[in-house]
Amino acid sequence: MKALTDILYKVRLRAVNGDSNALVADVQIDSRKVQQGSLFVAVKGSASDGHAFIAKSLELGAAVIVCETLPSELKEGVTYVQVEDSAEAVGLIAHNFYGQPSDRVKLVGVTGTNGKTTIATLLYKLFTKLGYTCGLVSTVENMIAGEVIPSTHTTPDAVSLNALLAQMVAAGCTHVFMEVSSHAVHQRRIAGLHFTGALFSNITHDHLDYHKTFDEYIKAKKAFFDGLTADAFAITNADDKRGAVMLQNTSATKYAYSLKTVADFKGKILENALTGLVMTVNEQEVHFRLIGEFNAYNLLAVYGAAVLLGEEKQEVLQVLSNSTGAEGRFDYIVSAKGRVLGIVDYAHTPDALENVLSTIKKLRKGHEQVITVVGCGGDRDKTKRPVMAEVACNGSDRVILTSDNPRTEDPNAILADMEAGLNTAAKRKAITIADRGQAIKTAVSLAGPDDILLIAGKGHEKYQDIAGVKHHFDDKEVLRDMFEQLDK
Ligand SMILES: CC(=O)N[C@H]1[C@@H](OP(=O)(O)OP(=O)(O)OC[C@H]2O[C@@H](n3ccc(=O)[nH]c3=O)[C@H](O)[C@@H]2O)O[C@H](CO)[C@@H](O)[C@@H]1O[C@H](C)C(=O)N[C@@H](C)C(=O)N[C@H](CCC(=O)O)C(=O)O
Ligand SMILES: Nc1ncnc2c1ncn2[C@@H]1O[C@H](COP(=O)(O)OP(=O)(O)OP(=O)(O)O)[C@@H](O)[C@H]1O
Ligand SMILES: N[C@H](CCC[C@H](N)C(=O)O)C(=O)O
Ligand SMILES: [Mg+2]
Repeated sequence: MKALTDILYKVRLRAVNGDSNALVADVQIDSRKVQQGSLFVAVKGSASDGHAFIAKSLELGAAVIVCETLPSELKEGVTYVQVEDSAEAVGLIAHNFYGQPSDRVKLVGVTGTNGKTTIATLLYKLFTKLGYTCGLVSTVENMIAGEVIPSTHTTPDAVSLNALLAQMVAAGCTHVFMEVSSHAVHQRRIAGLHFTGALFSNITHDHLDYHKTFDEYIKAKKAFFDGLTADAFAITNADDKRGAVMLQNTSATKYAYSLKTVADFKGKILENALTGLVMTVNEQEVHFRLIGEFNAYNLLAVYGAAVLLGEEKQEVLQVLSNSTGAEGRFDYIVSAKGRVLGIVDYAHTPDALENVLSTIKKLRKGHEQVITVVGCGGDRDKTKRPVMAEVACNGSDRVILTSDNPRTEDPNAILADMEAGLNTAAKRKAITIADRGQAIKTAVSLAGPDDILLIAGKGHEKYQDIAGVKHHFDDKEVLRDMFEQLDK
């Protein structure tokens, strides 16, 4: 139990009705989770308004209601806290309720369209290797000192996030690396958090279903840097067109990494092959196991953050040199007999797909065919569908268009949106097979010796969401099974 006065620290209040010393058992933003003594915050969402669930939360025993608009009738014995901004208040209240956990660790946030999971995971692995007890908040999974905590979002809601951070503090974590999605910034899921450092990877076309315009999307990402305090560091990608804009108004100390221009953390690729990258990092030549130019950027970002966190440069490079990436990110398996190379990658944006395909193109010896299996998720940005199909055809010899997570949409309608992006030449390369398992099977059967198969879009995901039901599905598992049959 915590006293209400203590947990309202820094919250922009308009009025308090009732006992301001009321005791609070827990903090909830979902009325369905309210119990006796809960503090319920009514937040306006995109589908509904939390204010509509105040009555429900009172029925379940809420002791405190935090809201922007007071209900017409106030219940006796309940404290009503009227605030300027409920979404922001949730962050501050959760931060205070859980003992301000972000002040008790070094919290580093990573934002950008692509590379967040890779960068955060590399940092988590690096600092663990360096001997620290670490936490990870990411799309694939959350980790507390080696223990996996399943993840539902890239960045959880403020209450779950602060609860998770408090668990990390209790487990002795000194460093926490987290992904910061644009949704999270926009919905104020990170309000009240204290960041030691922040990184920007890049920004390209994505999530326009949610943010509506590219400018709004940029603004959401930039707001993360605008909110940093003067004791923090902020590292941007100088080679991204929007890299400088991100840090324009930040109070944090600014740094940049680059492969192309003068920067605090400067890299140069000497060799980019299937066996890894050879590059110079601030003049020092290093071999990395990670593949592709985009990983050269990710590695520079990680190196920069580690140095700014006070780690010894040589030691950092030594550990990074041996590091592998995150699950389902350029994850590859080879069939023994057919010598087919299968790559499973989470690329689910035009830009990420283009990156993976151009990496493959650079790494291939010349005669191999590239066969790509790709789909687009339902209930998500529709404008990326034709572009992704086009990108797939431009970078591959054969393409199988298939389903990703159709969610509540008709899989064939999504595929029709993708097909609309193909010109006559592209159409000749592409076939459509809605069933993802069948599509992968077909791709394997089309592949000859040394050919390269790219299965894009789902990466680490262990399910396929069809009509709102999650069925077990794992691209790598299907591919491995197919390869085993091929090798028999
Ligand atoms: C579009 C979006 O981001 N929605 C998130 C948002 O939900 P919402 O605004 O739609 O909420 P709502 O349903 O309108 O409800 C409003 C309020 O009423 C409450 N409520 C609702 C019903 C009820 O019975 N009682 C009740 O109290 C809700 O808890 C909420 O506080 O707030 C919820 C609680 O924090 C999130 O779970 C939910 O994520 C949904 C499930 C989601 O799919 N989000 C994706 C798009 C997302 O956030 N993705 C990003 C990253 C993507 C990327 O970078 O690739 C992420 O960080 O994961
Ligand atoms: N720095 C980068 N630039 C461009 N593409 C990248 C970069 N890093 C990784 N990618 C590609 O983008 C895909 C997504 O990478 P990753 O999961 O690390 O990013 P993310 O930002 O966490 O994405 P999401 O928001 O979907 O969780 C990968 O599968 C990879 O192919
Ligand atoms: N975090 C992203 C992941 C998309 C992954 C892709 N497999 C899809 O389902 O569209 C989202 O929820 O939009
Ligand atoms: Mg991610």
